[in-house]
Formats: sequence, C-alpha cells, structure tokens
Amino acid sequence: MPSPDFQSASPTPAQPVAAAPVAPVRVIAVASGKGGVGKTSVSVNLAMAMVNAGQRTLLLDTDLGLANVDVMLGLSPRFTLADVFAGRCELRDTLLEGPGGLWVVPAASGKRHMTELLPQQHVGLVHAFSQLDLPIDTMVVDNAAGIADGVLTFCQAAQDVIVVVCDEPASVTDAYALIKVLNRDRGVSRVQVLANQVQNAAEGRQLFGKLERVASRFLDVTLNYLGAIPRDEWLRRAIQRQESVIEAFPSSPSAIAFRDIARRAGQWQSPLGPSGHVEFYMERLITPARSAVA
Ligand SMILES: Nc1ncnc2c1ncn2[C@@H]1O[C@H](COP(=O)(O)OP(=O)(O)OP(=O)(O)O)[C@@H](O)[C@H]1O
Repeated sequence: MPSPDFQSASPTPAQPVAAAPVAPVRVIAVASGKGGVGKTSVSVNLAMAMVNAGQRTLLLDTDLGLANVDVMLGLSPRFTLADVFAGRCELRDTLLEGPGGLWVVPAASGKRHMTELLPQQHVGLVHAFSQLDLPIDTMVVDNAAGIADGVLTFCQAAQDVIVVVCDEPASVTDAYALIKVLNRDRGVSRVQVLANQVQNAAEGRQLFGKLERVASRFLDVTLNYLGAIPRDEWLRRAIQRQESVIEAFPSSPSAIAFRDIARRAGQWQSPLGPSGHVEFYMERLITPARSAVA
C-alpha cells in the first residue's frame, strides 16, 4: 500500500525552484468519462497553447493506471507520481521541463496499485502542490477515464472542468454520468464542454445540445460550450512524432482550434476566493483577497 502521507516522502536533494509566488493559479481539469476520446491530446495541446500564449503552465498527469502525457511529449521521467506515493521522492523531484518551458508532472503506467489509492491520498496530492513553489499561472490536470474517486477529487479541486466528448453514444452517456456525479456528489456547478474529433462545427454544437438538454432537465449545473477540435490527421502525425500539434504543425486545423480554446479559457472569470472544498493552490486564492482589504 502506498504511503498515504505525501509530506513523509523520503528527503532527496532539493531542485532549484523560484521563490513562492502569490498570484492565484488557474487550474483546469480535463476529463471525459469514457476513455479514448482524446483527453490527453486535449490536455497536452491546451497546455502547449497556453505556454505559447505566454502563460507559465504546469501539466499534471493523474492517470495513475495508464499515464501517457510524458510519452506524448517524448519525455523520459526519472521519477513519477508512483515514486512519490511509494515514498521514494518528493513531488518536486518528478518535475520535468518540457517543450517551450512547459512543466510536467508525470504519472506512472502499468502500476496497478496506483489506481487503488485511498481518497485521502488523492486529497494529499492536491495539497502537495502548494509546497512546490513553482512560478506558474496555469495548471492543466489530465485525468483518467471513468468516474473513480481520484477523477472526482481532481475535478472538484480545479477551478474549471473541461469535459471532452466525441460523436459516439457511449461518449455522450459517460460524459453525462461524469457531470452528474460531479454535480450531485462534489458540488461542481459549472462545466465546460469540448467536442473532439468533429467532422464540422455543426457536429460539435449538436453534441453539446444533446448533453445540455439532459443536464438542464435533471441537474443543477451550467454547461458552457467551449468549442470543437476537428478530427485532424496532423494531430495523429504529431502524436507519432511525440510532439504537440501546436509545436509540430502550428498551422494545422487542430492547432488553430487549440489556440482558440486556450484564448477563450484565458477569459474565464477567476474565482473570487476559495470554494471551501479541497482545492489546488487554495492559499493563493486567499492571499490576494487579504492584501486587497489591507
Ligand atoms: N482531434 C483529433 N483528431 C484525430 N485524432 C485524434 C484527435 N483526438 C484524439 N485523436 C486520436 O485518438 C487517440 C486517443 O487520444 P487520447 O490518448 O488523447 O485519448 P484519451 O481520452 O486520453 O485516452 P485514454 O482514456 O486511454 O487516456 C489518439 O492517439 C489519436 O490518435
């Protein structure tokens, strides 16, 4: 059983990190319910588009069973989250510097026990980020498929959740199941819907319409349509090259769409303060509020 306590991880040489910043960190969780719809592609390319837009960005892979952010970016992790949970290193030791200065925290693939973490270990991971002292503006969290406790905790702990759907009946029903449990069990009241692998713009809107009709009937949640990423052969080629499509083929249709999504995500209203639940970088939401009234 992995250690439930992040802070008790064995000491390793500290890596140089900058002084603690106080600005709030925008945390965006990417999830889908169904697997294989393109969550990791969205997380990697959204994060890269944010880096290109000048945002200091950290990409966290929480798919502890089938991690692949590092593979998609051609990175070779020395330590992963599995090592942190096993007490072999601290969270900061897993940090990798990716293309363009993108920070990456990789997960571990094929470690079966990593999918069996306790709820308090998921919460421990969320809190451990506050100790990183990494100068970032944005964090993108790539989640596992399904609606397991870890997915729900990481989505709840983010300020915004992007649910990725594609034009398959199971994708829409699983996305609805995820939104339902996030709303009813975790109090998530706003979800961004991103249609992936669409043939045209109308297909994306139709997918959103299907989800919105059921959600508005049965749930107390606001769904926003974030837009669509086209099915794009250039994206597949970029994956083969272990690069983001943003870097490999910047003028491809999917790269253009990702830049547009990143621009729109940058316009979302920031939270006015902590939500009162488990939350990434909670203290950075509190600090500016304090100084504002000082
Ligand atoms: N917009 C797109 N255009 C073309 N192909 C795509 C697109 N998005 C994803 N794919 C294809 O779908 C495959 C699965 O994508 P990805 O690994 O991002 O999905 P996932 O939801 O993260 O999967 P898992 O649930 O297994 O982690 C990719 O390898 C890629 O070939």
